[in-house]
Amino acid sequence: FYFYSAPENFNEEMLRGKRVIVTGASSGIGEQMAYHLARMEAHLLLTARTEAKLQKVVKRCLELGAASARYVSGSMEDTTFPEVVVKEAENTWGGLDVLILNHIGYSYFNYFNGDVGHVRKLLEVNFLSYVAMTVSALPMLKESEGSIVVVSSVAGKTAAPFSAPYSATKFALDGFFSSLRHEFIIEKVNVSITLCILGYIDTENAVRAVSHAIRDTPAPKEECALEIVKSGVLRRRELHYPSRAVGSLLLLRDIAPDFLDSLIRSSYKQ
Ligand SMILES: NC(=O)C1=CN([C@@H]2O[C@H](COP(=O)(O)OP(=O)(O)OC[C@H]3O[C@@H](n4cnc5c(N)ncnc54)[C@H](OP(=O)(O)O)[C@@H]3O)[C@@H](O)[C@H]2O)C=CC1
Ligand SMILES: C[C@H](CCC(=O)NCCS(=O)(=O)O)[C@H]1CC[C@H]2[C@@H]3C(=O)C[C@@H]4C[C@H](O)CC[C@]4(C)[C@H]3CC[C@]12C
Repeated sequence: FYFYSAPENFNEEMLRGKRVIVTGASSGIGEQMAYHLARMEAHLLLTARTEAKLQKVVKRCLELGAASARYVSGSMEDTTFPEVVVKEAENTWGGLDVLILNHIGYSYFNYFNGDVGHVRKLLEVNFLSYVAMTVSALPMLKESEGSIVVVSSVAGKTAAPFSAPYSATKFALDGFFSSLRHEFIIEKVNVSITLCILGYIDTENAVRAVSHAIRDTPAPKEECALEIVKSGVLRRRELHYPSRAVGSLLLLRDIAPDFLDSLIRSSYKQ
């Protein structure tokens, strides 16, 4: 417990001059995290596949006040890419303070279609690349007593229809990183792991994928991104955002799982 002790109050200065990697930073929540971190004067290394979008995000980050901002483009389907990203941080900064793992690969929102190849590919992008990034970055994070932030979903704590492959990758993250957190504490490795459990957020891709099927109103990506940054810096174990909705969902999962399942199904349009 001593080695996992964390500061209580967030202060934007906590990020000033910190060296931060954000994956999936070309759009959505990752892009918004980059803008918050830039305002807080962090050094940024951003990654995603689309170079043109990353260029725009880097430009905006520099305008907002980032201590420095650069990108490396590539796909997390390529098993060598996680190490390339971390090496870029090592060569540029000689160290790393915060690793924010946020990217996801494309998945359909529909009945599971039996495509095992898709599940395998999604596990590579959404899960195994997170493990590979962590392994490569760990020596630098141990040195800086830094933080790992893993962006997950309520779909990684309790399943919903039409997202079987995606949900599997998010459950895997919880198993892996929650086990790793135990091991860090046992071995007195002072690197924090924050697992972010997010409900429905208003990013373009998520809204496009599910608004025709889901009644809920999505929460704002800007606020969501700020809460993720804060909980990582405060070395929290988990973030639940939006807190009341996710909190109730997790409570119901433990005390009335069948009732929760029927509530989730009823939030889908027929
Ligand atoms: N939005 C929501 O409702 C919710 C989101 N979350 C989680 O939040 C995180 C961000 O989600 P959100 O902002 O909505 O997602 P977006 O789809 O907006 O962003 C995904 C990011 O990942 C990048 N990406 C996609 N494929 C690859 C790939 N093969 N290799 C590397 N990067 C890739 C995309 O850029 P590019 O295409 O340029 O590669 C983009 O930057 C995810 O972990 C998601 O699971 C959790 C719960 C709800
Ligand atoms: C339908 C899920 C949530 C059901 C629910 O109980 N909602 C009320 C409580 S809440 O406010 O906490 O939501 C959706 C919650 C997370 C969504 C999924 C997600 O994690 C992002 C994916 C992004 C991708 O681009 C496509 C859609 C998602 C699979 C998205 C689908 C809907 C959720 C499972």
